[in-house]
Amino acid sequence: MDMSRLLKILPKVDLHVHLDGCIKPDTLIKLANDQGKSLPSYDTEELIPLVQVVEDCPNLTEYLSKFDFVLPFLQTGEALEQTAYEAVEQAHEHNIKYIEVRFAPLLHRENGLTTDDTIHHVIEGLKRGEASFGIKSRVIAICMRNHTVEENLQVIEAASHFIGHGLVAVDLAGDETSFPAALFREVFELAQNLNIPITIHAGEAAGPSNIEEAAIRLGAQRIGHGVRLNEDKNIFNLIRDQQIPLELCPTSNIQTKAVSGWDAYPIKDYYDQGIICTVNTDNPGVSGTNITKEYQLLTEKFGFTLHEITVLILNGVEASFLPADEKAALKRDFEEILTTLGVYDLTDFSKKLQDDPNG
Ligand SMILES: O=c1[nH]cnc2c1ncn2[C@@H]1O[C@H](CO)[C@@H](O)[C@H]1O
Ligand SMILES: [Zn+2]
Repeated sequence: MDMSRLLKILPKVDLHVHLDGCIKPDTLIKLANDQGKSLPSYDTEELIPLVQVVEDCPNLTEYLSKFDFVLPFLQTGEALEQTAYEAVEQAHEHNIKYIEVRFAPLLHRENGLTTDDTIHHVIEGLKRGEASFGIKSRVIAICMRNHTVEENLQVIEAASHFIGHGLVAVDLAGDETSFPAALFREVFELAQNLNIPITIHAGEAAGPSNIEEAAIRLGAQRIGHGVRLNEDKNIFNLIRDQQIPLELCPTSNIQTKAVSGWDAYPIKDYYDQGIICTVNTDNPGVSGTNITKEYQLLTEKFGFTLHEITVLILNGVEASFLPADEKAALKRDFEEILTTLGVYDLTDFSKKLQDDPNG
């Protein structure tokens, strides 16, 4: 079996995927028709450059501008349910068995939905997806950096109504260059007081001080991206010693210029030095990627072995925001499937591939 096929059938998780970054052109056409809205084109190919970043995207700000195009179509309960369902459907195509889909409730209120409504509808869509595809699907509510502390406090408050009922955590996303994490201490203090797990985008468009702020002051148990961790030795050691997982999203990180190029992409160094790395898609639609592609890139560009790929996958299971009993069950499922596939605990799978008469 060739590597790309094997990577596709391996059971996987995606811990960092934005709902509004998943919208396929076909879905956009359907949403526009349902809502009586017009689009500049109804041709799938012609819509791609409008929803997906171009090759030479200069920075995160430009990357984020793509979301402006799809958000007007995501302002109804039906649209949120449908796109949440499709996020699970797309995950199923790549054998993802557990997904945490994140979205920013306050970006979906233009037609009068309440913050609670938006979360409710996304959870409904995920539940339907879970029932159809057998993928455990949970939601993360995002606070946006360009919103005020008061607005973001509302998001945390609403999230607290759904914790344990489909919602597993809260996040902070958006323009990291203009809005450092420290502006939101009060927001994440509330989340901590309410016992809501926290992940925060940090060390993507700004340096490691945001990673330190997120992990130490804001109580983040995971870091979104954190790819610029290697710019500060002390913070690097801190994240390693505290075993705080990074949600790396390789293609997205290259596109937003968080890292200058594949030659400088630090995932193998991080892995070798004991940082807990997980691999995720960020925005399959905007980035034009999927989770199989992300793992494929790791094998091609950095020589990750199949054994190391399974370690990355199991890091994701371990880093999930599921309660302990559900996490243990998920881990057992993964170990069982990996064992059946003959790839669990292999130290030299490349040799097995060569020996395999069907290989
Ligand atoms: O990689 C990223 N870094 C920071 N913010 C992001 C990234 N991807 C998406 N969003 C932001 O999160 C919002 C809610 O999903 C999106 O609308 C986009 O503005
Ligand atoms: Zn993200």
